[in-house]
Amino acid sequence: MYLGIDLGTSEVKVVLLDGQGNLAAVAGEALSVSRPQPGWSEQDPQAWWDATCTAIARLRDKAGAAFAEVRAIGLSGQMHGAVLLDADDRVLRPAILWNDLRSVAECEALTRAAPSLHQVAGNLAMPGFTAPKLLWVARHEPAVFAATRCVLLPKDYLRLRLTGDKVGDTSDASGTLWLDVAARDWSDTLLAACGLDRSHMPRLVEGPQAAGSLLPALAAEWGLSPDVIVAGGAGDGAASAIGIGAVAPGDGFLSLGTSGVMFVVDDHFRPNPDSALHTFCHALPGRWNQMSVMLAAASCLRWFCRLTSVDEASLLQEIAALDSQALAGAPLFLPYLSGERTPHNDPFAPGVFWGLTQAHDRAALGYAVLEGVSFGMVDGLDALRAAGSQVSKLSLVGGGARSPYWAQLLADALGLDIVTHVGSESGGALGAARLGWLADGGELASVCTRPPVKAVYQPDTTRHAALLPRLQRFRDIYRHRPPALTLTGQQP
Ligand SMILES: Nc1ncnc2c1ncn2[C@@H]1O[C@H](COP(=O)(O)OP(=O)(O)O)[C@@H](O)[C@H]1O
Ligand SMILES: O=C(CO)[C@@H](O)[C@H](O)COP(=O)(O)O
Repeated sequence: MYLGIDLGTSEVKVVLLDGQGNLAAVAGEALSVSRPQPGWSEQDPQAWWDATCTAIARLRDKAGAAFAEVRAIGLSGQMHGAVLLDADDRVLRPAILWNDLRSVAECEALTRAAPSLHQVAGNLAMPGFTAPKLLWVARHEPAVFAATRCVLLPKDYLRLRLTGDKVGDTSDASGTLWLDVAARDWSDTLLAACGLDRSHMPRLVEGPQAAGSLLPALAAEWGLSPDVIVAGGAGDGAASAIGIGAVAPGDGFLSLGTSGVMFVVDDHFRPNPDSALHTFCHALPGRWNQMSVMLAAASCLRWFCRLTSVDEASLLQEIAALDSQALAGAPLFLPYLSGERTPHNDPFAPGVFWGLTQAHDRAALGYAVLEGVSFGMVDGLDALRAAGSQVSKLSLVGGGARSPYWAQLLADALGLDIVTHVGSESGGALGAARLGWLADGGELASVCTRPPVKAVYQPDTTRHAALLPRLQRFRDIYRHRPPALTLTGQQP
């Protein structure tokens, strides 16, 4: 048995995988995000650990005696978040997350201070990445910065609690802007630009490498052998790639989680920073990936459901009942509730409902939300294609994969086949468990297979054509927006 833990933004998900690659049990525990100021986004690392323990207790109840057979654990997690530790490994402040926008000025400062940044890190300096967050802390919380002895990414904080070791992996480290992504090692130059050095960083391993073993006390508490291996693991995009079997150059998938990700595997490091594409290490050595990232994807649906007091499944039923006239007359929605990375790299990009009338009801607005997120994915696909990635069909993972309606809308908007698989909604957790299996000696060819197909959604040519003028208007609304408000609502 292999245990996969995925520290998502909205939930910790845990899965148990058997030695034939089948999902034996799945469990989770919800997380909340704190937004103490406009544009800020934080979580308490202790809450991650508590939610992980709760989710694992649920998994043990579901799995029964099989849980004791766990041989290895893999970790996946939301990327970029900064967990700051003091000399005694105590957490110094709440973790600053991947969708936090406070470090806009520091991105400019970092780009000036490190002229090699784009080429070495393979990415633009964007506020969600880790390095500008540390510059912000140095400027606004100097005592915290002075006390910082180590910076860990979110899943690596869970590893510290699991094993007592400070270790990171190359895929997740790619999102810090401190990694030389081609060399798959920390860059002394980029660290120095933030007043840091290698002593502040965890030891690096590759995703399928064994990185430590479970603390004996924890092993005893959970009824596991103290020999249980903890694998390097991966950032959630790269872990999802392992879970969906996207390991060969050209393989692609899209993820509808809190964020939206379109991911394509590459066998070379090909940075394209100008288009706000991300170029990261894949979870497998000798592989990289390009990806477009939306800062708010399925989270737009959750936001709209919260505002209109309905759950996702009920809203999707209301939307599915809309006829073609209602769809053609629905408002448009720009999904930039947290600004946007690809393609705009614009932390001030606004969320918008456009074209409202008295005739519109909750279902029409809900449809607009699904469509606006799908159009954001079309922009991401265009950025990937412009950078040379060939994409012909995409697997769908993440919480949004629960909706057949949304999968069909994505196929219609993108003009591509969309495929869902058994376990698609588990996101990175399945890939994390597979990385544990690889660390335990599993063969790549038998571990990283495509899970069984649940459904294939083919684009409807009539719907595709009907969506094109709406896509054009979606783009026009962003292009012709009035001057941006700053995060505090002032005009700059
Ligand atoms: N039936 C559903 N259809 C579409 N989306 C859903 C459904 N149920 C939940 N979701 C969405 O899934 C998202 C959570 O996905 P998940 O992959 O777990 O995110 P994360 O990894 O960021 O925690 C939420 O934004 C939620 O609105
Ligand atoms: O910032 C990125 C990738 O660059 C996000 O994909 C985060 O890694 C969060 O993932 P989810 O919680 O949406 O899975």
